[in-house]
Amino acid sequence: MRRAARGGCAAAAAVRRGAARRSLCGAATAAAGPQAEELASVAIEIPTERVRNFCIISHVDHGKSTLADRMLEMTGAARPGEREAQSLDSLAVERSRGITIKAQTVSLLHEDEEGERWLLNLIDTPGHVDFSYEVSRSLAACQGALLLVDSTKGVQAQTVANFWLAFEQSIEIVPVINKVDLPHANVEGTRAQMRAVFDEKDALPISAKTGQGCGALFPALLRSVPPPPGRRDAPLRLLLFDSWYDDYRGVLCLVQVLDGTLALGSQIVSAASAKTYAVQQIELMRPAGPVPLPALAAGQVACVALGMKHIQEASVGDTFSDPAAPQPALPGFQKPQPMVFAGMYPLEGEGFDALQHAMSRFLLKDGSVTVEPESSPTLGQGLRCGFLGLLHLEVVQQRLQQEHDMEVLLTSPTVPLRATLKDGSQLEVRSPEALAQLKLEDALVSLNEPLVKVTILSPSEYVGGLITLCEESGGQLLSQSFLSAEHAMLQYSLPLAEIATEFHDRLKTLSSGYASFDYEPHGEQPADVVPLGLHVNKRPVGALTRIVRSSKATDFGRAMVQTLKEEMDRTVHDIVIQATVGSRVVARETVRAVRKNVLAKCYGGDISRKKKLLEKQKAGKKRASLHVGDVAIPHEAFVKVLAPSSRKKKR
Ligand SMILES: Nc1nc2c(ncn2[C@@H]2O[C@H](COP(=O)(O)OP(=O)(O)OP(=O)(O)O)[C@@H](O)[C@H]2O)c(=O)[nH]1
Repeated sequence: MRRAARGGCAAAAAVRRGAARRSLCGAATAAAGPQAEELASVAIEIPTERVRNFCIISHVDHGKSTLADRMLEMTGAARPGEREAQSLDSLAVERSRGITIKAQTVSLLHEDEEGERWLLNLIDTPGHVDFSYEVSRSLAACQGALLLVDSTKGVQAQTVANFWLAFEQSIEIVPVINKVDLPHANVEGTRAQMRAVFDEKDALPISAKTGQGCGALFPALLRSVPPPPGRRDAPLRLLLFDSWYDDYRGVLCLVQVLDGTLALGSQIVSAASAKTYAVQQIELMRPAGPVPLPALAAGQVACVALGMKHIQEASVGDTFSDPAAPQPALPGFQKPQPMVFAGMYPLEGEGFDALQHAMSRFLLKDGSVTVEPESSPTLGQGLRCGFLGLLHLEVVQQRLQQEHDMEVLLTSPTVPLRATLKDGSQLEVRSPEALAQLKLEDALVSLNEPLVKVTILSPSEYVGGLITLCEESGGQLLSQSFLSAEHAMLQYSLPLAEIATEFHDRLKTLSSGYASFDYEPHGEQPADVVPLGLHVNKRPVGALTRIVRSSKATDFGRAMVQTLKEEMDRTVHDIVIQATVGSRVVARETVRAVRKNVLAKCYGGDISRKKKLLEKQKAGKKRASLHVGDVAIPHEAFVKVLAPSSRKKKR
């Protein structure tokens, strides 16, 4: 199964939060923007045959959110000119980074040329591989997908990955070529690639930005995508496909009625927990605010409030039904598994309690982060957190800062290793310190690391360099093919740990930014890795230990001691920095002692001026730092040593 198809986590979306807040303030339908009252009155009357549930899938940055906004505007859900910030990208971090993380849903009322009204539920999906579980979950509630390809970039790795996700779920695909307004658009080349890879022939050329060609989208959508299969006269069945915690209203659930009709005030029972809930609110999602409904019919999608106290009660993939006619559970979604782990510690001034508090609030919104306590002699008490990937890790760090005012230090990311011990037991090794301890105790029989199947799409001219990169990263070639004379596809089996460091940056550099990649789990292999430790004046700095391939330990060690040397303040004594594997020193640097004579300029005998200068020098040394014995390591030094190059840029 693809990694993306695992699904399942708590969600937070500011469109929905904003909407919730507005409804709390009593503004309800009137404030829910243009068309809201009309939508509220006609939604239940629209027959299932005139409901369409669809999403937009594409590679990152190919224009999903821009197209979603264009469709909102075309159906009157948003007014023209309200599009400076994309309506569906609503987390602060999404806006600041220009990426979509949480899938969003919006209900649109569309009138066709014959004056027939249609209810369209549009689900905007993220493009980045770390968040592809959101894509698969969105697909579960859809019968159709607009497959969007940027005509200046052509088919990319996540176009292929998302196509297969949709194809495997029997979703009807409507192929669309975007950005045709750009002078370097290659519409025919892109069309040829889509034909070669997906056998999709009639892609619609559009510009989501200017609106060119977009008029053809709705007719194509209504024609190609089937209505949802549910029956209104069948016993009630609901699929919960997303949930999130609203600061003001508690847990909210995004549901699709599979069969029957859901009425406000009725009772429903969860197949997962057998708990019964009263339906307190049913709302259609709109960018300007929610539209309250008295009932929701088969095929329709809406947000419901069930009075749940904890996000854990809203188990994504759960089936709800009428307690008088309980229905069996549908196959649910599996929980997304963390792909990388890192230690999280409070920065200067912030205590562990503040970190714990911020994290517990954050977890209400993003249940895909796993958390367990850990402590480090240098950094004190902290948390070991599991993330879906490196971008997810960065996003969590950024959201903690933006939404909870919490600055954190993250230690080197580590992939989970499966250890078999001499006592016959097995355990998952999630930190360099844990591996170092097992090695020290000589407790290991074997150690396995996760592999991924990487799909790379690239202009043919860069293929040679990319093959070298994959081979240097310990990859095994699985397949190589050409989508056209200029466009190649490579598939490699690679250790996940390679992806978690600098693979992405090197891939982008080697291909001048043109290659793209996607990955999915691909079994495991014996791991030839070691914990690379760092010592300052012979004292271990546990927080800087990282797990590296044995063959790369010396190179990594040299880079680490060099970086630390450059970042350390010089003191009156020499500081010896060593990188070690077990008891073997693989790299060493010395920060030479210096005594800066701040009094040199103080000729004359002004003793108070001398004192002032000495105090100033002392204060300067007190910049935020961590202490190893009597040596202070500045925070910036920690951050630089820990950050792999891949964590500095947007992927
Ligand atoms: N010229 C032009 N630019 C476009 C068009 N569609 C989108 N863009 C631009 O392409 C960039 C990416 O667009 P988004 O809509 O954010 O792409 P996305 O696919 O939602 O991105 P992710 O959510 O990160 O996957 C933005 O700068 C858009 O303004 C188009 O039709 N023409």
